[in-house]
Amino acid sequence: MARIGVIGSNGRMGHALAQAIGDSEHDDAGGIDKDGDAGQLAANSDVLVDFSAPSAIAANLDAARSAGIPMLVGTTGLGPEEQRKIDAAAKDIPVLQTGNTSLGVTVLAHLVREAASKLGPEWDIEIVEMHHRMKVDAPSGTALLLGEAAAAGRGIALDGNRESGRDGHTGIRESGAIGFAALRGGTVAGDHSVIIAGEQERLTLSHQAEDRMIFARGAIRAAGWLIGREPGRYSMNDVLGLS
Ligand SMILES: NC(=O)C1=CN([C@@H]2O[C@H](COP(=O)(O)OP(=O)(O)OC[C@H]3O[C@@H](n4cnc5c(N)ncnc54)[C@H](OP(=O)(O)O)[C@@H]3O)[C@@H](O)[C@H]2O)C=CC1
Ligand SMILES: O=C(O)C1=N[C@H](C(=O)O)C[C@H](O)C1
Repeated sequence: MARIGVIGSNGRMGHALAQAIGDSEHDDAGGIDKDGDAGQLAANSDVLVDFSAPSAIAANLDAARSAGIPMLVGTTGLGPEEQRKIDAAAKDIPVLQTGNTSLGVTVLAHLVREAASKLGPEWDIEIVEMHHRMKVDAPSGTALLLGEAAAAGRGIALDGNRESGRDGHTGIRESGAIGFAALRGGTVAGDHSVIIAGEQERLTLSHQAEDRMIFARGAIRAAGWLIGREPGRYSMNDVLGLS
């Protein structure tokens, strides 16, 4: 039984997390939003779960570090600076950062990696995602996670092999690129498809989130798992025992 502190507690995910904690063996240590005191929350928690905004990450990691407790970063839209901050914090505390805490997407990423490794670079990989109209970042954290999985399967880095937001006279498709397209509308919790298109055939691997409770349940499971781990950077694969 652990006390779980939530950052971004009044948001869509914050409400789902409160419900998931209530349904779990764990205790709700309370939560904060934009003007909240992360240090105070950390002092009363055994683990922090952050689903807020990229600008909040540095201060929240500092709070977790000072309290000596683990932190799960579910916030997406992170840039290289936030990733460096996570790497630095992970030297002192366990940190799990992921664009998607659901079981289904974690398994999907494995399938994508496997498919990309079996099908050569002459197969074009395109990642299409759709989310609700309130989402502020694109491509989604999940799309990027799936892109990383595809790139790993191909033995290349995603950086430098990524194509997003085509518009106008784009020229032909860059060979070997991994493409991204982001759709926004309505209340869609999160749809992702990875399309691998070859000569006269096409493979599509997809996941549909029917409710954001799937992310909340995965996050609470991962938060409990993080307690007592060695300092380091972890992923949902570690939680689920996938390699
Ligand atoms: N990894 C995963 O599986 C998932 C990740 N996400 C990601 O989680 C994040 C939140 O999503 P969602 O709940 O839909 O967004 P919302 O906009 O509904 O909620 C964000 C919450 O964070 C708060 N917040 C903003 N800035 C700060 C800050 N500096 N410090 C503390 N709290 C802050 C907001 O408070 P205020 O109102 O005061 O601004 C708000 O309550 C997004 O990045 C989203 O992409 C979402 C679903 C699943
Ligand atoms: O903002 C959301 O809602 C979601 N964000 C995550 C992402 O960026 O992939 C996860 C999920 O798809 C919902």
